[in-house]
Amino acid sequence: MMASTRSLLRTKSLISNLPRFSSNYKCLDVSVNNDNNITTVTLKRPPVNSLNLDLLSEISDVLTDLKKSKSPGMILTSSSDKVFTAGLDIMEMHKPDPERFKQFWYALQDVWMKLYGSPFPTAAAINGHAPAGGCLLAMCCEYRVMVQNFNIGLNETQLGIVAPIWFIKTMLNTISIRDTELALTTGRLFKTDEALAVGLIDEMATDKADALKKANAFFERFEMIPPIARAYTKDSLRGSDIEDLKKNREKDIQTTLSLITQPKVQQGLEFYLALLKNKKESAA
Ligand SMILES: CCCCC/C=C\C/C=C/C/C=C/C(=O)SCCNC(=O)CCNC(=O)[C@H](O)C(C)(C)COP(=O)(O)OP(=O)(O)OC[C@H]1O[C@@H](n2cnc3c(N)ncnc32)[C@H](O)[C@@H]1OP(=O)(O)O
Repeated sequence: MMASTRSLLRTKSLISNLPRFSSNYKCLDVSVNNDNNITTVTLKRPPVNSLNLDLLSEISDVLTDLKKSKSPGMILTSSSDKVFTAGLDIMEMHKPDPERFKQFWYALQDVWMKLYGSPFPTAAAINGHAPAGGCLLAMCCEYRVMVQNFNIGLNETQLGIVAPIWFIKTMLNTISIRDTELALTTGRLFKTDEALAVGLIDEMATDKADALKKANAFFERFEMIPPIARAYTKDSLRGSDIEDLKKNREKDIQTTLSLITQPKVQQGLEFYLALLKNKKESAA
């Protein structure tokens, strides 16, 4: 097939499948790049994009829209200039209302299953700190570009909590077993250059624009790859992790709720929240 015909066919199929996004998102900006039809989803929940039920529900909805519209790819980034996302909203875990906590955890599971298992390619332009749940979202993407001088990692043990098994499997899909064990048991946050050295990210960037440019370039690798072959291959690698959670979804919610409501765990969260607040007071 002539290159020009191929590009015309590609453009036609993209136009007919252009995603239609709800303009009602409160915590997200969603935009499609006219040059390559890649969608950029920008987390926008100040001050630190902490993942509460509302934000998770919106991310889940946008992922559904992207899948339905057969999007050629998605970049996840942040509107903040120093935080990608601060991870799960600690207020959803501190003295939780059980019914609300179940909805919250269900939404998190949904986002993980949809993002980790998306048929379309995904990249994270990590333009700020990405602790815990922030690191999880970044690791769910297939490619990570991170701006220098920020931190990323699963630091749950520092808060006296435990990263669920599906968080751990996501890290095991990204870095070695040895590095995962050391990182998780110590709750290590990696600086950007350390993350690159261990393979937790794929490229460093000087700033957000550079990160977006490099993330966009990632999708060029798939221009000549049939999407179905790509999607099946990804599913062969990640699908069994997702099936495991699907089978154990209710149990995972119940176990997490019973652990998170233990007095010792609640005390740990209170202590951590106080540290966050004190940090601000001692800086003032
Ligand atoms: C023993 C068995 C237990 C089993 C439990 C089982 C399962 C539970 C599993 C859960 C997995 C958990 C995953 C998570 O994601 S937990 C969240 C982890 N996140 C963090 O540790 C990050 C904390 N935040 C920071 O380090 C910093 O805020 C920052 C991201 C580096 C940004 O720093 P910056 O200086 O820019 O901002 P501030 O620190 O001043 O923060 C501004 C403001 O936001 C509040 N805040 C920060 N992070 C969170 C958060 N994650 N949730 C809610 N609120 C947050 C902070 O307190 C400030 O509030 P203020 O009112 O003072 O303005």
